[in-house]
Amino acid sequence: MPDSAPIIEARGLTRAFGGFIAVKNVNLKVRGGTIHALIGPNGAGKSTLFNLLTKFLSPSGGSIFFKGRDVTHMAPADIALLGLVRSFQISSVFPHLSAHENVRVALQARECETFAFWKSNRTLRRLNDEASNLLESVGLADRSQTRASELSYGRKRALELATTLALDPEVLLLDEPMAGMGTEDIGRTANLIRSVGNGRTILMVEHNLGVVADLSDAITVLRRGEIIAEGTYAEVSADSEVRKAYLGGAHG
Ligand SMILES: Nc1ncnc2c1ncn2[C@@H]1O[C@H](COP(=O)(O)OP(=O)(O)OP(=O)(O)O)[C@@H](O)[C@H]1O
Repeated sequence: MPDSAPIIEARGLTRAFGGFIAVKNVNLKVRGGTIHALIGPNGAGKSTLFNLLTKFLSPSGGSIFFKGRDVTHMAPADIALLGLVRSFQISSVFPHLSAHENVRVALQARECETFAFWKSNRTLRRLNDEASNLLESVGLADRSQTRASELSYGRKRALELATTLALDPEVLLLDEPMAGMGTEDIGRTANLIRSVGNGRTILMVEHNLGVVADLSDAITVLRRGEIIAEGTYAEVSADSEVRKAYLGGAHG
C-alpha cells in the first residue's frame, strides 16, 4: 500500500436507532493514498457508517480520527475544510447554469477561503482555465456550455465530481458512484475514479462488485453493522463469512 498511516480511523464506532444498532463497534482504518471500498449486503450499515464518518450523523459511541486528530464532535463543514469531502450527494450542481459555470462557482467558493472577495481579470481568466481543465479531466470538455439540467445522468455525476474536485479534497468519500449508470458510464466513471484517486485517498460505498474488484486497494465488508472481513478483493471474496453474507442476499 502506498502509505501505511491511517488517514481516517474509526474506533469502536457505534450508532443505534432506538433499540436497533445499525453500526456496531466498528474499527476501521483507511490508509492514505488508497482506494478503499465499503461493501456488504443491503441494510449492512454502509450508509450509516458513511454518514457517521462525514458527520451527517452523530455516533452513539466510539470515535473518529482524521489525520490523527479526534474529529468525533466536529461539524460537517469543519471536517470538509480539513480536507475530507463527500461527493455526489452534497455537491451542489445548479441546474440552470452551464457545466463550466458550475465548476467556476465551486472554484470561486474555494478561493473565497484564501483570497480577497474581489477578483482581477487575471484571476477570473485563471478560474476559467482551471474550470475548463477540470471539465476536461472528467470527460466533459465538449459539454462545457451545456446546462447542467440537460446533461445525461452519468454526465451529471461527472459534473458533480468536477465540482467536488474543485475543492481539491485530500480525501473523497463517494457514495455509490455507479448507482443508476449504464455500462458505458460505469467504465468511464471507473477510469475517472482511478485517475482522481492518484494522490488522494478515496473511500467509497459501491454495490457493483466488478468495479470494487477493479478499483480497490482495500475492502471492508460489513454485515448487520459489523465488520466481517477486510483485505484485498481476492482475500475478501475467498472468505467464507463474506460468501455466506452475499448468498444470504438482502437479509445480510
Ligand atoms: N434513520 C434511521 N432510523 C432507523 N433505522 C435506520 C435509519 N437509518 C438506517 N436504519 C437501519 O439501519 C440499518 C442499516 O442501514 P444502512 O442504510 O446503513 O445500510 P446499507 O448497508 O447502506 O444498505 P443499502 O445497501 O441497502 O443502502 C438498516 O436496517 C436500516 O433500516
